[in-house]
Amino acid sequence: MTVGSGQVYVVTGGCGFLGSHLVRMLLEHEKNISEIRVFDLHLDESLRTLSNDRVKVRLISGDISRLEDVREALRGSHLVIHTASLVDVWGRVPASKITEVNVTGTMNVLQACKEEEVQYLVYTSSMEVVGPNIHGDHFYRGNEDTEYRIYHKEPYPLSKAKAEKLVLEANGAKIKGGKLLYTCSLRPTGIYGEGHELMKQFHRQGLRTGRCVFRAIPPAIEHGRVYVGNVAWMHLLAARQLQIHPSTLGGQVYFCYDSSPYKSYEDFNMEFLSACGFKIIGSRPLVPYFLLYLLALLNALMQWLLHGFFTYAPILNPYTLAVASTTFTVQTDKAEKHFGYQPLYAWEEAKKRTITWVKSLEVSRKDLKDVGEKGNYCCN
Ligand SMILES: NC(=O)c1ccc[n+]([C@@H]2O[C@H](COP(=O)([O-])OP(=O)(O)OC[C@H]3O[C@@H](n4cnc5c(N)ncnc54)[C@H](O)[C@@H]3O)[C@@H](O)[C@H]2O)c1
Ligand SMILES: C[C@@H](CO)CCC[C@@H](C)[C@H]1CC[C@H]2[C@@H]3[C@H](O)C=C4C[C@@H](O)CC[C@]4(C)[C@H]3CC[C@]12C
Repeated sequence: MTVGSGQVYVVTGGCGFLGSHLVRMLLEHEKNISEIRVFDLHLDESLRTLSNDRVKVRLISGDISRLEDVREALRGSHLVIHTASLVDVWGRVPASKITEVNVTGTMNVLQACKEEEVQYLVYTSSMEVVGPNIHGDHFYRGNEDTEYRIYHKEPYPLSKAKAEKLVLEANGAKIKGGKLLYTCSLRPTGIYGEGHELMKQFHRQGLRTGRCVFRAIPPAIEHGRVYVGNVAWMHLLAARQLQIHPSTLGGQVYFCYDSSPYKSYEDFNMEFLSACGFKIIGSRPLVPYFLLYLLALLNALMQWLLHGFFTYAPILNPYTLAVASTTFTVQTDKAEKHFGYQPLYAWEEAKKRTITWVKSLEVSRKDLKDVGEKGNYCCN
């Protein structure tokens, strides 16, 4: 295999949901690279096979919270896309662990950039660094300059906000050798697409309830969603343009957006689940909000009581209920203006790809059933 003399990109968290789409996106659309280093705690060996005669995909097993691991991975590279993170709003992982990975991990990436002379860093942030806040203030078609009461209490959004601040403050810092570091931050809303773990959970849950989804959130509450392929594409463009126009992109934040429709979280999921015969029951929430809130509180209480015995972490808790019940949608063209971003996948294509993937979950479950698992499966 002959590998050219292009750039070396490091993708931290490159085996995750977004990370693995990003690695494939870079392989297909970024002609200027000769090596992609996929740095992750848990390696997905199938990515290795993506190497071709132009680009080598190198899997590096490491822990972002260990500076030495990060330094080694960055040595001799040109640019880092830092997506590695613990994504947990359910209390599955202790808060200290979330901080260690998301904040200390990001500090390590910055430190390693400085010591290993890596000039460019694109950070994957989250809409959660802005909101929704726990006061239930709606963020309706907002942009990067919209005023909003930002209030962080939960470990995950708190950690993402701290990490983003560090990343932005580091823009323009001197690195070893005297050159400057340039950083920018991308803030996806709720990402969906092939491989989305939460969608798998909703699909499994729907099978248990006879393909019925019981409406819990008012349909008027809009939740911003963005297709994973477009988020990956935006990262690729930001990485490319950060090197060409560092003074434009450096120190900036960009919401990730595309043409996915504004809908409630549940109605949006139904865009895919209905292709597998799922039905949403109720045009309004079946359970009054206060009951849902009590249930969420009960779940939190159970989590606290069972702590030490096992991790009780259901999807519904007071925080996830607040996020799902508060409108958060973005409407902006900052990324288009600053680095020419336009979605690579139209909504119809993103929907088609996601449906194909959701249907493939049915096939794999049917295989399981054939070897003895209970269930009732059909798909149109
Ligand atoms: N999923 C969403 O809806 C969403 C929305 C907005 C922002 N984000 C952000 O996008 C990024 C990717 O999220 P995702 O949904 O692909 O999550 P994911 O969990 O699928 O991917 C994260 C990856 O980070 C890796 N990782 C975790 N701890 C690590 C450590 N100590 N060292 C090295 N690697 C480690 C994991 O193994 C995983 O492969 C995250 O930064 C997340 O905050 C996600
Ligand atoms: C009340 C339930 C009835 O069906 C629905 C609960 C749905 C919630 C579990 C999810 C609603 C919104 C999601 C979050 C959002 O899409 C954005 C996120 C940002 C990202 O950085 C991490 C994931 C998440 C917090 C995502 C998590 C799941 C929801 C709260």
